[in-house]
Amino acid sequence: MEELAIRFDHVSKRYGETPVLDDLCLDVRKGTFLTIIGRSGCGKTTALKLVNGLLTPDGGAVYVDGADVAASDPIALRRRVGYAIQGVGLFPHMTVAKNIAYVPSLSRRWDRETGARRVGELLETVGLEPEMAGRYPGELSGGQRQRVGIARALAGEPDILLMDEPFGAVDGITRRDLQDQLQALWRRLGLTVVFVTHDIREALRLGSLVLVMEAGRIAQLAPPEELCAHPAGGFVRRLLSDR
Ligand SMILES: Nc1ncnc2c1ncn2[C@@H]1O[C@H](COP(=O)(O)OP(=O)(O)OP(=O)(O)O)[C@@H](O)[C@H]1O
Repeated sequence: MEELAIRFDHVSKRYGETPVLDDLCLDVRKGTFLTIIGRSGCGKTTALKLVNGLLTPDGGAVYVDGADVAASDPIALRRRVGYAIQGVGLFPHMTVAKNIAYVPSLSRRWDRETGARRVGELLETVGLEPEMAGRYPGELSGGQRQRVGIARALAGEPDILLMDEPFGAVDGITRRDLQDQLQALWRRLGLTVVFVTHDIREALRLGSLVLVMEAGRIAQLAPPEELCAHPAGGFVRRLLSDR
């Protein structure tokens, strides 16, 4: 069985003349919770978008479950790879239920009855009341919207969950709560999670593996304990001093 969920094989990416990722090589084994941290603009979001095919590399290739993303069917890929982002990007004119059912409905995987049941289950999974299903995103708090974003990302029953600062806009207690629930989900569902954050404490707390990026390259890739015990250079040491 393929043990790798994601492989970046000498990946380069530029926007116009500006290189963002430079010869990035990275293997993510199945079941890893990878947190990615680095300065604003260092290429974290770009790396995530290469995994679900929103972007294509200029050099090298990205593989998901051994298949080249560039050659994969985008809808099938989006089902296998859930994506949750800061600010969530929920569709404002759709109810919570419709938002959650969006990806499965693209491939007509849920009939009406299955849809209602799965939406209910997913709301429960992320700690929301079933009544929320009929609300619109504008009628929810920031933390509730983030939970809906996670439910939506889980709806396609993905093996891989990409999360781009999903807990950026909530208070500390809610954030802690969301972190605990996400970690429980990760363990229960055996997901591979790739989680971008600006918060070193969050990166260390959640990650089974932490990737520190600096200007489109890997500054260090290590489990949190090892990162703390043996920071690979001045940049990682400075990051850790923010704890
Ligand atoms: N569509 C685009 N066109 C041109 N430049 C872009 C585009 N998207 C991103 N960039 C630039 O590429 C660089 C990397 O962007 P990216 O979003 O990957 O960074 P990031 O590490 O996720 O940043 P942040 O932490 O601020 O979200 C930045 O300098 C950004 O301005």
